[in-house]
Amino acid sequence: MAGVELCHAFVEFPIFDAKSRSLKKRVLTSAGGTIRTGAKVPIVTALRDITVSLAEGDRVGLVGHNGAGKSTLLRLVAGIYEPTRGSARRTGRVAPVFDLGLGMDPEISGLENIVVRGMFLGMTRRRMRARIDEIADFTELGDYLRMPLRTYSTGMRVRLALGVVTSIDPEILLLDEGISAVDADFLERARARLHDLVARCGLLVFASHTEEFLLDLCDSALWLDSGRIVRAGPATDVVRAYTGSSGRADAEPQQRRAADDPIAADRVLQLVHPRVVAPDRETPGEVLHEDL
Ligand SMILES: Nc1ncnc2c1ncn2[C@@H]1O[C@H](COP(=O)(O)OP(=O)(O)OP(=O)(O)O)[C@@H](O)[C@H]1O
Repeated sequence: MAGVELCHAFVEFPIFDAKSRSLKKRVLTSAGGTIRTGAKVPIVTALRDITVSLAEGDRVGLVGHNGAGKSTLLRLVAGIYEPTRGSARRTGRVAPVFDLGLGMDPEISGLENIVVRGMFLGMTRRRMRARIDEIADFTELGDYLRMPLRTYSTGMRVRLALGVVTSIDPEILLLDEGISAVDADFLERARARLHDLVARCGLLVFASHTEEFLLDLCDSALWLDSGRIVRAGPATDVVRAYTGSSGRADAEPQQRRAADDPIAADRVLQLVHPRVVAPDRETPGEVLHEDL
């Protein structure tokens, strides 16, 4: 059974080569995490006090402005980052699909890349070999599949990458928005495969700026702001609240207040996502919600 438990997790990046003297004491910009300069080196806090419990069957979208912490949260769930404070536990085989082209070798053929990329995403060589024909059909690349990848156009590479990525069997599927940043026509063809992929994965976490995609693939969502969860709940509520408010000129101060004030964020959490555990400074780790 796939599962993810994040308990009061922080991800902080010390920046050893920053021009610390030119930074303000504590900077909270409209985009990005908090930069702290109290220590010897400036520290960017990309995620702060994240407590989330995800279980088999969850399809969770991540929304937030640039630098809010979505990619960092995906990397934390993937185990690429370990929390600098707090804890992160995951059960199940993770397939991080952050960059469609990642793991592709330009010097080997499309067919060989299918196997290599699939293994990169946790599949065995034998399972990928068994899927080559159906992936080849989907890509419609024909004899090009025997040519080195470096001879492909960008669109041809995307076809190949999408064919592979949508053929895997992940327990925990982590999708970054790159997957939606492909040619619209081809994506329409890939949509059915994407749905099948999401349907057979145990647990999905999907970071995107595209409302349509989020609502299509996710049933719940987390809104991140300055590294904190400021709202969680049904995808339609959270995504629409986020896109609605971020489109308004007066929205930013409201979002900022929620992110600045963990109590306000906790209250929001209490209203919505059944399995999100709100941070509680008196009783760390206390679960405020039972599974509903
Ligand atoms: N390797 C790193 N070193 C230092 N700071 C980092 C690193 N990775 C991310 N950050 C910082 O952490 C914060 C969160 O970044 P992250 O990439 O998670 O945001 P995001 O929500 O995915 O943004 P976007 O929508 O623009 O992709 C930002 O302030 C970013 O500058």
